[in-house]
Amino acid sequence: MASIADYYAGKNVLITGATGFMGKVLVEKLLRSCPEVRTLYLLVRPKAGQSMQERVSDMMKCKLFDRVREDNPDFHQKIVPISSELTQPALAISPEDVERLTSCVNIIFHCAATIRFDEPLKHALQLNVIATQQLLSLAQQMHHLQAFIHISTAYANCNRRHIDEIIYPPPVEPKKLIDSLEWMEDSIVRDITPRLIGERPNTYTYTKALAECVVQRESSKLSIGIIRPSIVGASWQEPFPGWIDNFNGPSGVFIAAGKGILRTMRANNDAVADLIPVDVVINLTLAAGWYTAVHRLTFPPAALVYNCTTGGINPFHWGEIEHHVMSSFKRNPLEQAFRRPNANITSNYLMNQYWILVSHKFPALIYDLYLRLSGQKPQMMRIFNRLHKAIGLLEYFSSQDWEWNSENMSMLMSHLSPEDRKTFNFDVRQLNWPEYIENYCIGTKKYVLNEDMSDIPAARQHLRKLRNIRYTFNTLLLVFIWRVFIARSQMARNIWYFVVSLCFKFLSYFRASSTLTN
Ligand SMILES: CCCCCCCCCCCCCCCCCC(=O)SCCNC(=O)CCNC(=O)[C@H](O)C(C)(C)COP(=O)(O)OP(=O)(O)OC[C@H]1O[C@@H](n2cnc3c(N)ncnc32)[C@H](O)[C@@H]1OP(=O)(O)O
Ligand SMILES: NC(=O)C1=CN([C@@H]2O[C@H](COP(=O)(O)OP(=O)(O)OC[C@H]3O[C@@H](n4cnc5c(N)ncnc54)[C@H](OP(=O)(O)O)[C@@H]3O)[C@@H](O)[C@H]2O)C=CC1
Repeated sequence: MASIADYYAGKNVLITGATGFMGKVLVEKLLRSCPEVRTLYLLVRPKAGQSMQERVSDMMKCKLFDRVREDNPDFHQKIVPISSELTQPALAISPEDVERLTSCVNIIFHCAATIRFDEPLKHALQLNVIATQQLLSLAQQMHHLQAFIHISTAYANCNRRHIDEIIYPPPVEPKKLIDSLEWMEDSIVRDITPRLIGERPNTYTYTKALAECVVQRESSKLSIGIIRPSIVGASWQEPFPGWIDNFNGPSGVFIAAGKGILRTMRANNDAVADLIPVDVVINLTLAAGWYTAVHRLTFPPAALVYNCTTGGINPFHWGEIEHHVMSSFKRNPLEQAFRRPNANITSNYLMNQYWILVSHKFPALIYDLYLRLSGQKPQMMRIFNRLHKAIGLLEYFSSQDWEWNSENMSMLMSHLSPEDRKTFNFDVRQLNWPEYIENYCIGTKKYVLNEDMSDIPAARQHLRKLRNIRYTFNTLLLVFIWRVFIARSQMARNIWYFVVSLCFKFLSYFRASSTLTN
């Protein structure tokens, strides 16, 4: 059997979502580890005043592509952006581009999706389900297509505790839902959304489950692989450790904790934190593309599902994540922290509410008061409100456990040559979590916040200043409370004098014993 790189040699690959977090890593890895790949067609839309061409040029300038640029400065010649808005009929691809794609594409990687947890159902359905359906129709017109790889999520079936590598019956017939939402006003859709999504926490997981069903329906006509990653985090090894470029999932939580803003969050210390590094997901995706294509004639007509998770193989827990994130940010602090990093997770609702009041709202109120008094615009309460909204949406995932069967991941690994196992490594047994989390935190600092590592001494100095402010504040508060208390109660006064005299006795004892030993 050809090696993975040999298989991709001379192939034309179509990628959706290439400008996103995972799409970029996929493009980079294909160019670097499969240098003979012929052309990467990227479906991209113009956005924020930039044409699709400008967006792709910007993307290729990013640091992620440094290694590819070193190996092949002309790598951009292999990239062909195709204008496409996935929410439009026929994906808004021009007839000439359709012609071009149908005549030459060999493999499709479908990464595009809306991953927002608060997306209105109609829009999530449009992008995650209808666009997938349209892409599948396009795929069927392709004369040389060998594999269609769909990126789903391990949480598509999060209403179940144990999740096998199968496609479960959809919560509703996708076509029926599409037809009924078409004529409904947005306000009605908003009202019925909680009833529709049922036990799922958001429209994202719901529409991703529907998308899997839509994909499966085409599996008799196309060779399909479905990748279900869990919580995708920074890169583990490639192209360098710690690559991350967004606030999604745990990254925003880590940053908020590192900045000393987030002090408490609802999460289960003992629940498995099913994080998976982005490079692992991409290596598995490329290997699955190769396997699906090579075995396309021998497969039964069913899509092969790969649960791409770590929990069953190399488990790590939210409590451990908290510990390592905190110690990492103490060693490598973020600039201009609001307070010293000290976040705690708790599964107790009341405890969490108490700490939100004491450690979030109270300091925010004081800081906003200070800003107001100094003639500036108050902002801290607004930041906290946004933070509370974001963590409120994540808590569902950090408060419970799921069990994923990942046999297909092991099966795929067993089919790789020793060389491919190194080049496209997705063996998460080798993952050293403390080291990974350290690099992840440094990655958020360097690549998300664009902070310079040379500023770490100044950031440490800032933390020492914050510590001193806290000590001073606590001491003043203690003295103030005791003074007020002592003035009113004889018993408190007696305790106060007792404690003070005890301290004096200890001091004189230590002074005397140190004089004797000298
Ligand atoms: C010590 C810690 C211990 C930790 C332990 C606990 C950790 C728990 C973590 C659990 C994670 C679970 C994730 C589960 C993932 C499921 C997997 C997937 O399939 S799917 C993948 C997972 N999918 C997701 O994770 C999606 C979740 N995200 C959302 O749904 C939305 O972003 C939102 C509703 C949270 C906020 O909506 P909205 O208010 O409309 O705000 P916008 O979005 O419009 O952003 C506006 C601006 O703010 C920026 N920014 C954003 N967040 C943060 C932040 N935290 N901070 C700072 N900044 C942040 C953002 O960059 C933007 O900047 P700019 O571009 O304007 O310059
Ligand atoms: N990140 C995670 O933790 C996980 C992600 N996944 C899945 O992985 C895939 C990729 O996720 P990720 O990279 O994190 O997501 P991102 O949000 O970073 O990227 C989404 C991509 O989809 C594109 N896209 C969105 N809307 C449209 C549209 N209307 N027309 C054309 N393109 C569009 C975006 O393009 P543009 O730049 O123009 O917005 C972007 O390239 C998704 O399918 C997601 O469900 C699964 C599990 C976990």
